[in-house]
Amino acid sequence: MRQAYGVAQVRAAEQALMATVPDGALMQRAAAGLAVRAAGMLADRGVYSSRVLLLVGAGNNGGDTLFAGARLARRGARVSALLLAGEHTHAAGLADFRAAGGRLVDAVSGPVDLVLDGIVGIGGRPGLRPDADAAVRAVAETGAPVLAVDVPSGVDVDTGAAPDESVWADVTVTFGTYKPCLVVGAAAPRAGLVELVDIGLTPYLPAVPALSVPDVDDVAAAWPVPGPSSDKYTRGVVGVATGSEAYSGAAVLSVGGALAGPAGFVRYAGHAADFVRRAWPSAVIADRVGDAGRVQAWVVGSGLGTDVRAKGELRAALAADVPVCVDADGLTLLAEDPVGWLADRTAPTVLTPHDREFARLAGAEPGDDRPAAARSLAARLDVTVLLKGDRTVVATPDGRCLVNSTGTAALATAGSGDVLSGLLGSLLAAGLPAEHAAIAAAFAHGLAGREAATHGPVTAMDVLSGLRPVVRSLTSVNAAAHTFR
Ligand SMILES: NC(=O)C1=CN([C@@H]2O[C@H](COP(=O)(O)OP(=O)(O)OC[C@H]3O[C@@H](n4cnc5c(N)ncnc54)[C@H](OP(=O)(O)O)[C@@H]3O)[C@@H](O)[C@H]2O)[C@@H](O)CC1
Ligand SMILES: [K+]
Repeated sequence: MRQAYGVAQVRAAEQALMATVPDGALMQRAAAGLAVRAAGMLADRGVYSSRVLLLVGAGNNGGDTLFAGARLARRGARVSALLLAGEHTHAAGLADFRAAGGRLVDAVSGPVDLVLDGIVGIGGRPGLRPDADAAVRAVAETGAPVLAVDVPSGVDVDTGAAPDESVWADVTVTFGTYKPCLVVGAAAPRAGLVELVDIGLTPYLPAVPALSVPDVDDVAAAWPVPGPSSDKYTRGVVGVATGSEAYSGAAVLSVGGALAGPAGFVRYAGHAADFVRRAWPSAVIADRVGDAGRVQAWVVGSGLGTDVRAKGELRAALAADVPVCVDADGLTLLAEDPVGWLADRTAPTVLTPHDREFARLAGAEPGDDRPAAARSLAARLDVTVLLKGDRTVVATPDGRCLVNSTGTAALATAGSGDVLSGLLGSLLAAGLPAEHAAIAAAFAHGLAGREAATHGPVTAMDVLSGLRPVVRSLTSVNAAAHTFR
């Protein structure tokens, strides 16, 4: 599990840590780790005589960069620095850089083997000043790889928003802990490959991070697997109320998603019964939610329509005292009066909106701070929100927030969300807590999308086909030592 902490949390932890170590020690730890990673990026051609350019801003981020540049210069690299803050440059860092033979330059010029972006770190405001922006653009023209120091300069560290004036990095070397901008929002892809340098901060960080990013071991450890005493009922029964005469595909896809999950039994209720029966003979069919029999979780909404019958089905699913995942048309119906619709719920509810569905529910699109938007809706409606995106965010009513790291543009295809909600319902029926079911479903769905994309353009049926091998590999990972936190 990777955990990301916001600027205020990092600052507080740094203060506490700094009180225990000599002045400048943390910056030396940061610079040492940074220089090692930079040297690694130069490994193919060798550090000796490589051409390294530092972009150096006014604060300690620039200080880290100058000290690391000095270390590279002492290993024989030809290091030059473009100082963007003149006399406000970190004095000790600059002195060390010069003593190591570093050169100052007043413009970016190639050829360059590696660029270190030390313009701003966690003290930066979003965006770049014109001179810094011009330097970053000139660097892009050289084609040299960019290593961002702590964070890509110009991004909004706490929200992951990324103005056009911010750095695209190939690698980000971050200190002490991950920051939200490295794992969520438009900033995350700008960070490239993220490497964490330990500077001793962990014991001083608070228990609850801003964001958690489960990895494959976390998801594998949480994924329910049947044991010797399991039967189709004890594995969980999931009810799927999706599709309609007009949208039969949604039913086929969501039932397929449910069957790929850990539940042992899938009940389908709705008007796409013939299609579901043909595609999935093992699903047990009913006409309506009320006739379907007992389930441990419901999935309701995709392709259901928004007519009177659909409303009745949504009402019946929400009236069941079991976890319910509401998607697509179900969200449109809910948006008429979300608080009213959900007023009598006591079991967990999971909503899985994309941005436009989110806007209907919340009154506005999520905006740049997606974790905050998801948290706010989750708290207001007392539900778990899975906000779809390149980095899907799962927020709980008590303010915790998980981010999925496996998303891929290949999933932006019609019907892919139906597969996701079916799978999510299956995980709920198997007994996973709502947020774990949501993040595990997003994780596996993302991997399935990636798997499907290796064969060419992706349809939702391909995502569904990709799920089986993904679940097989997840359930064969020996992850006993890892659990969700
Ligand atoms: N604390 C520690 O223990 C450790 C900290 N470490 C390192 O310190 C970093 C934080 O350093 P920091 O606090 O000095 O802030 P930093 O990010 O360098 O930038 C602030 C300066 O930039 C300027 N500026 C602001 N926005 C701007 C913009 N958009 N475009 C251009 N300039 C802009 C702003 O100037 P102002 O506008 O306020 O005059 C201000 O002077 C952290 O990320 C990590 O790398 C590590 O060494 C480990 C130990
Ligand atoms: K930076």
